[in-house]
Amino acid sequence: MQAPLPPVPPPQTVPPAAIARTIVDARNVTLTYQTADKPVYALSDVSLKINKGDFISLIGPSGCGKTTLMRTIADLEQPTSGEIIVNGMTPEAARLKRAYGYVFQAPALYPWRSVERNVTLPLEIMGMPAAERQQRARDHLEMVGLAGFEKKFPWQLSGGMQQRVSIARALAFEPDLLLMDEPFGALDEITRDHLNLQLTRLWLQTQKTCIFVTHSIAEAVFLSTRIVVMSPRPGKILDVIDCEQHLPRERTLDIRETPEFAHIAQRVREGLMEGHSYDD
Ligand SMILES: Nc1ncnc2c1ncn2[C@@H]1O[C@H](COP(=O)(O)OP(=O)(O)OP(=O)(O)O)[C@@H](O)[C@H]1O
Repeated sequence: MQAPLPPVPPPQTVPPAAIARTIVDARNVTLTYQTADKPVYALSDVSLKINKGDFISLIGPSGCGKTTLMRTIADLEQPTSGEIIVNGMTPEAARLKRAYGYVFQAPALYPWRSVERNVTLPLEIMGMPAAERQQRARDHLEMVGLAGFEKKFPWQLSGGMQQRVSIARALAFEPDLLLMDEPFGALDEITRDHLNLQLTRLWLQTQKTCIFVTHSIAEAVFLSTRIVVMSPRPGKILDVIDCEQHLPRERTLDIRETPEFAHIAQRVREGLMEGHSYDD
């Protein structure tokens, strides 16, 4: 006689909180710019899922398509093939619903408007009542450490402070997703360290999902939950490194001295070297 079969275990149910919500889902995205001269192959078959609360850095050689990928997520470029879903919508619907804030390489502030009125500008365009938008601006300026600077003009602030104003402006309409394209690239090392620390605190406090473009390996390792290493143009994803396996979520600058930090930095460096072409 055969032994009785063991009882069938009940189906495994995953608690809803444990299911990571996908904020960006890029599926086989390819993008070719048509120019008068010749086509420029910017992205090739990029697939990437970004979950709520992730801090993703995109790193890769100059011209590999990092900005193009961000602009495609933001609906400022259209993929030639493949698709992107942002917050469960098309990028266009996400843009219209203001699902993301965009911070550019240069602060792009209006010199004739005060700091506060630079932050309130997009809210004004949205038609938000004056008292509410002023409060929003004040709250978000405080969040980036600029309380008391509301009435100053951009030219009265340092480069790092101006970039903080543009972060406050991107945060002011409270998007789930923050896209940052090399926001600290033009700043000196000490200011950059300071802003990295502030940004990581802000991210922990607001629980936003962030996508951050950088050329700095140290900045990518310090800030990210995951680092996406891209190949030279046409940009492909060479490696995705999970930093949270080795580093805690809450970080201070001295984490950069740890062997875990050095280990991740080395893996990023190897990925960049592997994909690098020395022909040009
Ligand atoms: N509108 C456009 N028309 C034609 N080619 C473009 C356009 N925008 C970008 N490119 C080209 O596409 C490629 C990818 O550009 P992209 O700006 O995305 O790269 P990147 O990785 O962000 O570069 P960097 O690190 O130097 O900022 C580059 O060769 C660039 O010259």
